[in-house]
Amino acid sequence: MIIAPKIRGFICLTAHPEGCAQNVLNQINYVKSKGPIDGPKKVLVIGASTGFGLSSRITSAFGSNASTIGVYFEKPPAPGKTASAGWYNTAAFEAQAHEAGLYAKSINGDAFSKEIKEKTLELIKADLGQIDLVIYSLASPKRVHPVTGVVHNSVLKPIGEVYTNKTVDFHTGIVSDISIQPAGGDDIENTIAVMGGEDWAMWIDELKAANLLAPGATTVAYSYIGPTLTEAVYRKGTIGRAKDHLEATAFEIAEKLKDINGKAYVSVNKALVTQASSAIPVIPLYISLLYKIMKAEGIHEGCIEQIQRLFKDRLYTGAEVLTDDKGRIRVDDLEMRDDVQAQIATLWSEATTESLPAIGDLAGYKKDFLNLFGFDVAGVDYDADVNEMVEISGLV
Ligand SMILES: NC(=O)c1ccc[n+]([C@@H]2O[C@H](COP(=O)([O-])OP(=O)(O)OC[C@H]3O[C@@H](n4cnc5c(N)ncnc54)[C@H](O)[C@@H]3O)[C@@H](O)[C@H]2O)c1
Repeated sequence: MIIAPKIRGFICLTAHPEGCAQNVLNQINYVKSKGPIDGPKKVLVIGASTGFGLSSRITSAFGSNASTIGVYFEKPPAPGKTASAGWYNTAAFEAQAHEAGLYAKSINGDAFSKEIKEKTLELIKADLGQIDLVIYSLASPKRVHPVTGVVHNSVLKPIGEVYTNKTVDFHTGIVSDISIQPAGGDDIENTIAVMGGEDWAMWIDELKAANLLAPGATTVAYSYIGPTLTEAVYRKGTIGRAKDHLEATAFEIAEKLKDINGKAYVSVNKALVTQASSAIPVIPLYISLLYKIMKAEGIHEGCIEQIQRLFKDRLYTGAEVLTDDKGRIRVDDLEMRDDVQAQIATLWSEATTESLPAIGDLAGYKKDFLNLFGFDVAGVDYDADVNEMVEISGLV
């Protein structure tokens, strides 16, 4: 079939298998171009099909020749209906990994559930024995709690008062004011239940209890901080409470892993266009200004550059892992540079529908958004007939 983007708000209902495959190949080539990393050998990535998790899987496999198991929640294709992008990304990754002689298998299902945890543990037991790196990179709007059965929905709201600021509709380029009502009821608790650290800790507890973590095993989850400009809706909002919880959980996990000399970290990553971040109000305007400045300064990075740097310059240097005063690894250092943030603050006050195309990188934002779904990728013929029924070779 001929596949074109079908965009509805923050998502695209279609995905292009060859565009996704090309994106994955570009990431693999980037990692290879940076040389080997003396890194992990057996890796579990939870949230492995898109964004930072996919880049973590690629960096493990093609930077360190690691065997990888990926867990993700993606829609398979049906005749005449495309799969979700993460499905095609995984199919491409596993095909490349197998061609390179690397072990790569995956499990598609709800990582929050007991069933998927059990299935993953069985696979590790049967195939890999013990894991030495667990990446936790889930971004989800909801979680069915595996013990209580309660459905928790996460929300992106400020806390305490209505928050009004500028935002951009990145499809139309229209800059307008948006007012977001503050969290009410159980919004904070629910968001913590979905995006906080409870599920990460459950995974690690179960892996450890089954003796599936190698001595010295490391686990890393991803967080975000961002500037004062966005803090009402991000770091001081409901999602920020969940990130506080995730960061606190790292210390609890680290304590539990002490007897196997294991380590648990949170890595604070840069703001990037992903399926998760495009849904957060205000952030697309911030990202389009950030991209413009970071590209002009020659310090722009995407998910793969971030994660390759995380592995090479932070986690696997051979020396102690450098953290900030709160024990977090920082690869958002370039985003948070004073000169970068000072420029954004100035541009923020100037940003209007008319000025944004020149002062911000709206075109770069849109391109990255389309790229998430395999569209607007260089080298792909979008007029050609493609097979939507792609299979994932390592799917268990
Ligand atoms: N995008 C950013 O700007 C940014 C910046 C810093 C940190 N982070 C953090 O990085 C992490 C990953 O975010 P991302 O932006 O890469 O998101 P993403 O949407 O690209 O990826 C989410 C992954 O989680 C998987 N997933 C979602 N629900 C699942 C479920 N129930 N069971 C199994 N898999 C499930 C998806 O299949 C996908 O593999 C999040 O913790 C996010 O907060 C993101």
